[in-house]
Amino acid sequence: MIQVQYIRKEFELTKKQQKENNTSEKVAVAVNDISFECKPGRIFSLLGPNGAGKTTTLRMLAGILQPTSGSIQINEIDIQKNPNEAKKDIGFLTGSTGLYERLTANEIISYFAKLYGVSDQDFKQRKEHLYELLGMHDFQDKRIGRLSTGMKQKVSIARTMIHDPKVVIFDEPTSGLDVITAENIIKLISDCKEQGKTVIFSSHIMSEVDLLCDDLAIIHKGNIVHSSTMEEYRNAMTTSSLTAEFIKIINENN
Ligand SMILES: Nc1ncnc2c1ncn2[C@@H]1O[C@H](COP(=O)(O)OP(=O)(O)OP(=O)(O)O)[C@@H](O)[C@H]1O
Repeated sequence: MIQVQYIRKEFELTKKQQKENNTSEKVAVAVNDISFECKPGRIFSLLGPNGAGKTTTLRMLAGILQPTSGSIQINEIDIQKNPNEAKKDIGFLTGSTGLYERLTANEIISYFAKLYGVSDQDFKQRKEHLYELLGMHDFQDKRIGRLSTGMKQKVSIARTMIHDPKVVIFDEPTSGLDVITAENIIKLISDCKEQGKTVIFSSHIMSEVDLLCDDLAIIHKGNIVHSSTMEEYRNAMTTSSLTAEFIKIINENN
């Protein structure tokens, strides 16, 4: 379970950033007092155009960024008050996750398994399952520095899931992956739901959201401009497609 109450993130702008953004404001509001709840056994999607505030929100949920104000509970643990306790339950995947270039995939996965205290038996089983699902056997002993972007993304995903987290936070999980691997990630996300995990993922691809999600929030300029179940979204549509409806909602809130 993830409970988010009135979180806000302001970034202080340097003189250079003020110039680039053509503003005299000293702070930029990336996320503007938003609230939502993600329930176990359901998939929640945070959908929004570029720069909407998706990554900033997910980084706050994962305890990587401190909110300026508001509160976040992960399985009833306050992530700001007890970050280490809350993080044990979290698997966070983001495009900017750094992987040590000099280590191999195997070394990284076993390092993270040890860090999270995964038993040898669980480690073997989970590693095998993830390598099979993601097609990682062929490059498991290659250094990260020699892998393609998609291969690195696979290593990041295996790293995120090796401790079998109860709460899974995926920032644009299929970005940079070929269609076959993207399909496997979609399967992995559905499996998480079957296992009763709480899943939130961000996307700007409506077809991916449609395939997977139970609950939907649309974020635009830091504000949640729509929030409902996917079924309610479909039933309330006044345009000819899910994407057209998304564009309509964004335009109404410009
Ligand atoms: N460190 C920072 N300093 C200043 N502004 C920032 C910083 N990080 C993000 N922002 C701004 O906050 C806003 C939200 O950014 P964010 O990365 O959360 O968007 P996003 O929805 O994930 O976008 P995308 O789909 O393009 O990845 C943007 O206007 C961005 O320029």
